[in-house]
Amino acid sequence: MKPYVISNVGMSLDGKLVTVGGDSRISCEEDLIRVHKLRAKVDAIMVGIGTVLKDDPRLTVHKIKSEKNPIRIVVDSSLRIPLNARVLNKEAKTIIATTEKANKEKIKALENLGVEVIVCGKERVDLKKLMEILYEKGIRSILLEGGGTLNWSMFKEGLVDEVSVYIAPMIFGGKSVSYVDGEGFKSVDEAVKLKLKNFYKLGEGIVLEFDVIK
Ligand SMILES: NC(=O)C1=CN([C@@H]2O[C@H](COP(=O)(O)OP(=O)(O)OC[C@H]3O[C@@H](n4cnc5c(N)ncnc54)[C@H](O)[C@@H]3O)[C@@H](O)[C@H]2O)C=CC1
Ligand SMILES: Nc1nc(O)c(N)c(N[C@@H]2O[C@H](COP(=O)(O)O)[C@@H](O)[C@H]2O)n1
Repeated sequence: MKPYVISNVGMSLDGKLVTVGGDSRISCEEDLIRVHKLRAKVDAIMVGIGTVLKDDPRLTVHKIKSEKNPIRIVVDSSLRIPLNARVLNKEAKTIIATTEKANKEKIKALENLGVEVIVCGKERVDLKKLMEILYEKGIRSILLEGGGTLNWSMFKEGLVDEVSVYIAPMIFGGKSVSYVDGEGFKSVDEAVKLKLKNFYKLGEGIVLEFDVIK
């Protein structure tokens, strides 16, 4: 059994999560409120370490009033997370998923901060196994908030159930992080197939919602 996973991003019309200059301020205020309503509904929010190193996110519900903050999950193979990262603050529980190659002293230092560390995988975090462990811990729903590398692995492993994206009326061009990166599928037959279930205008952009066809 695994948690229900919703993938959410704000992207440019050309599918980028960030400009070549590293600017990821894509969502309008209305969209950020939509995202925080989603955050308030799920048991956990998950990101890759690339996103933590670049954005230093809080991953809490801070744009709307909410009784609770979801658990924060960071996927970090080599435990590169800085001990002063905002995602490790006391505003919510944090779980770091790492691998056997992680430094044992860093694991201890994180545990001393009250962070739960799950060792799961040899070189890269074993995401299928991680989902099973999280389910066993009572986590039934996860909002996957990127970035492109983690999104690819989650889609490729068949772990995403729903897609909810905001497309801003902007074109970034260039080679930067896109919604789904990784090695990519070679043929259309292999592609992850989606069923459109809803779309609506939000601010100057559009929200698209899909179920992943399994
Ligand atoms: N516009 C938006 O909605 C969002 C934008 N972003 C942007 O995306 C960028 C970060 O994206 P990425 O560099 O792609 O990093 P990422 O956030 O996807 O993290 C990737 C890292 O996760 C670790 N990892 C461990 N096990 C893994 C596995 N099985 N599969 C995949 N990764 C695994 C690896 O260290 C890997 O380098 C940042 O610039 C951030 O600003 C991130 C989230 C949302
Ligand atoms: N939905 C969305 N739209 C954008 O334009 C974004 N740049 C992001 N980024 C994601 O949100 C995280 C920031 O969270 P906090 O406000 O610090 O809680 C960031 O790390 C990305 O995962 N998302």
